[in-house]
Amino acid sequence: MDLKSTNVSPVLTDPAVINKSRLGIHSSLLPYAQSGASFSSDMLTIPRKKPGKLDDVRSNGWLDAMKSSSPPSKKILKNCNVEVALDDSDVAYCSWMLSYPSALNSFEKIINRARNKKMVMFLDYDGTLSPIVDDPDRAFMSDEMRSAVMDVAKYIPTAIISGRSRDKVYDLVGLTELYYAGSHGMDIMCPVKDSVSANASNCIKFTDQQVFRTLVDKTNDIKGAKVESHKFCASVHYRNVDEKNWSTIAQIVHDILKDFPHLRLTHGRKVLEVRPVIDWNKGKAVEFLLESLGLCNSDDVLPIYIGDDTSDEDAFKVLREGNRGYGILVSSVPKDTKAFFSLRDTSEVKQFLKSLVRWKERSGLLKCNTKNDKEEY
Ligand SMILES: O=P(O)(O)OC[C@H]1O[C@H](O[C@H]2O[C@H](CO)[C@@H](O)[C@H](O)[C@H]2O)[C@H](O)[C@@H](O)[C@@H]1O
Repeated sequence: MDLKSTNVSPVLTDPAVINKSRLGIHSSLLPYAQSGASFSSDMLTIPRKKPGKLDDVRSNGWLDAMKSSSPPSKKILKNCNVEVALDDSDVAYCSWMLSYPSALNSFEKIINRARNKKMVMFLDYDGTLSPIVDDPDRAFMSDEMRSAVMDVAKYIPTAIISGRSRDKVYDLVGLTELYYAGSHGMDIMCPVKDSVSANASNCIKFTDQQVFRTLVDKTNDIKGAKVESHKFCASVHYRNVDEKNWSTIAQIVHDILKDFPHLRLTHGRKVLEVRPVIDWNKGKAVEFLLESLGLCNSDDVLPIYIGDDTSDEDAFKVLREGNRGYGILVSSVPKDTKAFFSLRDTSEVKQFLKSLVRWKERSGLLKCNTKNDKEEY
């Protein structure tokens, strides 16, 4: 896999680098920076786009978003055609699948479109490669999943794009042959064989210790709350917090953010994600990687992105626009999405990856046989 620009850290490397767009990030990609944006030596400071009224987590919708962020997964019947009694949620899921068919059932369709094209695989980590668990430090992927990803990467350039820091997700996946984009795509590294350095030394620390410490200190008394630092982002988990305390934790984060106008909040699965106010997300990371790989010509390339969370929607949107590729949402409940297809859970993700490998192996063999035939005759 050739990466034109090695050792990349597209958004938050050296301010001088950003200004000169050396890494291909045009200043127009930073709309929030139009007026008054500035970089200090260790902190990105960009004014909030529209300083909205952020006074009450009930009235601004935070609490509703928190409640709906990660519905409990439900065992769904594999085949919606079976004649057994379905409850309302099964019926809802089956009818949702008419719009977002299973990527496994649509495998032929996907590979037909991939024929004579270069595929590129983008994978989210939590909820896609590893099942959602209560303790974020124990979200391990299985060995079987790891080897499925490794096999896919032998045939298809593969990138992991995660909300976690790049180092953490690299530690969890542990495969050197992949691209890694951490902090929701803000920190990108190409395969280790191409570039050893990860650029950590001159990265701007978005979640300077002050923000992180404040989040930790102020949520310390809330049983079950956990704060993770991801270099450019921070996550405040409430999965293990009693629901009656969700408004308290939301209010705390909300009040802290008032003092840091360069930060904003997004909602993940039972997690409040604090990140910089810049126009960069997993969708931009996908575009950046495709461009860096010299694969942004949509006629010859079929990018596929598999993810389960709200932050993955930015990538689904990029692929849907202009019909560039396929987003695949991992969900066992109906969800509003810009994806094309769906997979129920991580085990179906693994099945899908293995099917791709088998297909690639078979097409390799076929090519080989055809070549030999020609040589014989
Ligand atoms: O973009 P992702 O790789 O999906 O990262 C998003 C968040 O994932 C992790 O949290 C989620 O998974 C945890 C482990 O299963 C779970 O306990 C938590 O409730 C989920 O939100 C990660 O810990 C977060 O920092 C990421 O923001």
